Amino acid sequence: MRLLITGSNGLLGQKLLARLHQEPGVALLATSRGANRLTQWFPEVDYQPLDVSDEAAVQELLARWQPTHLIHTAALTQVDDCELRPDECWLHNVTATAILARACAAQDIHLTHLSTDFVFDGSYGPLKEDAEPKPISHYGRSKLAAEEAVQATPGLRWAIARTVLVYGVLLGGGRSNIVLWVRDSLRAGKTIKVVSDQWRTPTLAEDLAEGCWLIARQSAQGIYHVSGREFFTPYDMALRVAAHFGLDAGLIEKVDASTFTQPGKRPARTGFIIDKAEQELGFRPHSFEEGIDIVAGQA
Ligand SMILES: NC(=O)C1=CN([C@@H]2O[C@H](COP(=O)(O)OP(=O)(O)OC[C@H]3O[C@@H](n4cnc5c(N)ncnc54)[C@H](OP(=O)(O)O)[C@@H]3O)[C@@H](O)[C@H]2O)C=CC1
Ligand SMILES: Cc1cn([C@H]2C[C@H](O)[C@@H](COP(=O)(O)OP(=O)(O)O[C@H]3O[C@@H](C)C(=O)[C@@H](O)[C@H]3O)O2)c(=O)[nH]c1=O
Repeated sequence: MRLLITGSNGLLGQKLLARLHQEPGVALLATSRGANRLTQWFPEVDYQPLDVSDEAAVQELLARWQPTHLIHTAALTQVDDCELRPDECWLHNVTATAILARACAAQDIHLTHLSTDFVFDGSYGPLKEDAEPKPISHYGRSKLAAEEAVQATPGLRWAIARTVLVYGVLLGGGRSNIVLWVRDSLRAGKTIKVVSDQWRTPTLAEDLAEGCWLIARQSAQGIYHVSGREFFTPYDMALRVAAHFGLDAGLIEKVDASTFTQPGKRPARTGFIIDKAEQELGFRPHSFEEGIDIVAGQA
């Protein structure tokens, strides 16, 4: 198996490298835009800079390296930035995915494409794979258009892994996650406002990487919901983090999402039913409690 990963500097990309860099029988090529930010942790992993919105570069690298499988994690994932810079968002999330899909079809490379709960409008959840998408943000619309581009590519063997509110430790710093944000704020005695009118099935980044690997290894095809199993509000999550570390939950202020004025609208109720991934792929995510422990052990 020759597996190429896009967006390897990102959270999921890193976890895929961690999971697969010593997997027997797998030749791995990590790619992301710009320099490799992970050399110090994975010095033996081959790396090529690749901006996936550059069609000529994508075609050249795929023809040269000849992957059998590709996991496409690269995307613009800052929901508010996507709202404020819609053209840039479309280029990196939609145009780039269409470029990859065409290139994979031309070489019969199995493509696993990453997508999101934000393709849904948040009117009900948890959701199955066949629920009707209806995005309410530009990020969500771009991710849905990318899904459609994948599905419409003739001759492509594809899987779409949709996921939800991913938490995990990002090597080399960068964006935090709900577990460390709550832990570190409470430790510092800071009050935090946490929403109690959004519902999610939070996903440990390591579990998502495992789910993607299960898809690629089996060359599975179709849409899979790959997330945690437990359905919580961020407020519930924050209380659990406080209890786990013995911190003062009195610092957690329960608020409605309407208190935040964010450019990108967030769906209220999402979360996934993951029966299909469990039954067809053998996916077994950790509980949120176990996930807190894993994250805390890394930072
Ligand atoms: N994180 C989450 O909560 C969720 C994520 N997802 C989806 O999962 C996938 C992975 O997300 P995650 O790892 O968290 O995201 P990150 O933002 O951590 O990583 C994405 C990576 O993609 C890179 N990238 C962006 N544009 C390009 C490009 N044109 N060419 C090459 N690389 C590019 C970014 O580079 P740089 O670092 O230089 O900006 C970044 O390193 C995404 O498709 C996302 O939409 C879905 C639901 C929830
Ligand atoms: C910053 C902040 C967040 N929250 C809550 C709201 C939200 O549900 C959760 C995470 O907030 P963020 O703004 O970090 O995340 P957000 O941009 O909403 O996260 C999304 O990212 C993209 C990439 C996805 O595809 C989605 O699955 C999704 O989880 O924490 C608070 O309650 N208080 C706060 O001060």
